[in-house]
Amino acid sequence: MLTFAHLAVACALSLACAFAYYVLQRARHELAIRKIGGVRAPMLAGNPLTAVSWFYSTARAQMRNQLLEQYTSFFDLATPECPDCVEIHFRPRERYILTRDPEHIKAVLTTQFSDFGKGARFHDLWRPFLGDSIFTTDGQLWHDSRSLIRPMFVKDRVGDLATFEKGVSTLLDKLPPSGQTVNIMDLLYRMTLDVTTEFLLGASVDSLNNPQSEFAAAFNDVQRIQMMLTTVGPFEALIPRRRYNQGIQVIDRFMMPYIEQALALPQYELEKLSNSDKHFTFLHSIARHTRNRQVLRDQIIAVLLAGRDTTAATLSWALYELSRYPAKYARLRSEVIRTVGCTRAPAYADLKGMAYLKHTLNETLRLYPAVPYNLRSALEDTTLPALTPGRAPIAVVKGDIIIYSTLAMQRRRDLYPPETDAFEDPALFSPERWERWTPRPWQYVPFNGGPRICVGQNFAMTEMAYCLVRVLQKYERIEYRGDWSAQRHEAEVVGKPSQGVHIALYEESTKEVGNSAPFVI
Ligand code: HEM
Repeated sequence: MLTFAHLAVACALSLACAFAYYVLQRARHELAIRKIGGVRAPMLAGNPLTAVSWFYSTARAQMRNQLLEQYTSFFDLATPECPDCVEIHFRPRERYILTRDPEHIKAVLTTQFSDFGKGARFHDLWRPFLGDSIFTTDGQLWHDSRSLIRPMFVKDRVGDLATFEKGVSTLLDKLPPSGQTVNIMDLLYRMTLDVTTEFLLGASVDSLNNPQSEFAAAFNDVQRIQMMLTTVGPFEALIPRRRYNQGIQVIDRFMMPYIEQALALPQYELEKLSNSDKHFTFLHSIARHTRNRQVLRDQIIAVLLAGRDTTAATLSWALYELSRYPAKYARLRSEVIRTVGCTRAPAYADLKGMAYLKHTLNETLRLYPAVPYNLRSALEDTTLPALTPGRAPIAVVKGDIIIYSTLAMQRRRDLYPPETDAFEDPALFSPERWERWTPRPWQYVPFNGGPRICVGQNFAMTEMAYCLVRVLQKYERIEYRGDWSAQRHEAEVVGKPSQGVHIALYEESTKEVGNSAPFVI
């Protein structure tokens, strides 16, 4: 008969076995570190018990939109020898290395590119949403995706601005009369969804005209839950997935008819279309090279994810900052009017020729890089560079996760020159600083760098410039109508203003309404 004593012994034995397993695995990891010949980064937590409290406080900080403060506070516990990199050792073979150092980011993204990748865990976690696409794969699979996608991002394709004009003119139609408050972030998210689906599929979701779009709601849901699954790390199994799975089904139902249409075209039709600017889409471009429905679906969703929120969030931050500084808005507007007047649609060369416009976007991406936190998995035993001369490098064992934050790095005061009249406090929005300053290599990487640099960089800069020009042509002034002190940086996959961007835009010769005091985040 099974007695309490038997159960107690069984429990004790299981615990002892688990403990022995933990010790053994941990010893293997320590041995690997020693074999590599490097050192550990300063440790925030060295076992599951202490690590749990870090995961908990980080999840809480994320829910309160205080992730940057939390991430920055990690380095208060670093050491002078290794000031911008720390680590958390959770399960015996599960180690997270957190960094905000440009040399580390450079190593991970370029000089030691083949040592790091998205890794099997990221791939498995994101697979239901993004399949085996450019975003989730490494090695040959990634390389093939990149080759498939790149031709649609050459200058001649991006220089065709008709898709941007269609999206932006619908956005302008949706803006309320001069002087009335609008949450422009909401409209920008819908506009970039419409522009990106038009570019990818040749058919816009038309969410600006149809705010209740089932596809848009599903895409938002899936993205939100995906980010949650990623941030909770080892606890992802605890997150319910019903809405996530339903959302993916809605997305697939929307996409499949377009994919079938493209696949119904014979090869010679696709080749003929490829010579036309107007009707040739991203979907056609990849259908020329593969008839595999799953590949087409995965790549399209990946580019939609990459291209939609990033540009919408950056434009939202740009207008948020411009609403804080009326003189900068006026300066940008005078450049726009000087170049294209009040009504002419800008050409590609006009957009590239406006220096203050470029500085405005660069400055926005400096303070708010759209992908604020990112990660890579070590695919081999390797190292990260030492952060002080004469020190050993940081040993990285195959499977360790490197979390790097371009947001935290680009907010590091010590990476900037001292404040002068020409170079304002780096915490402030100042497009002017770009007139006489160029960031050092790897200290400004909103689009990442190396072989996996954002393939849509030129598309994004062109779309954002086009949108700003059209808005500034029409509106003489901008006024912030939100609560400055409530605004936070909300980090999902993409970092966006937590409160939206409530503003009023004024056409020429309308009267001003009162404003509240600016607040710097
Ligand atoms: C402000 C706008 C944008 C920013 C700041 C941005 C930033 C980034 C970053 C940081 C990555 C690297 C992600 C990683 O490797 O983990 C990336 C990759 C990528 N981006 Fe962008 N992006 C923007 C807009 C776009 C647009 C508009 C598109 C396409 C329409 C696009 C397509 C891609 C693709 C396909 C990748 C994957 C590249 C690869 O892994 O080889 N992005 N982007």
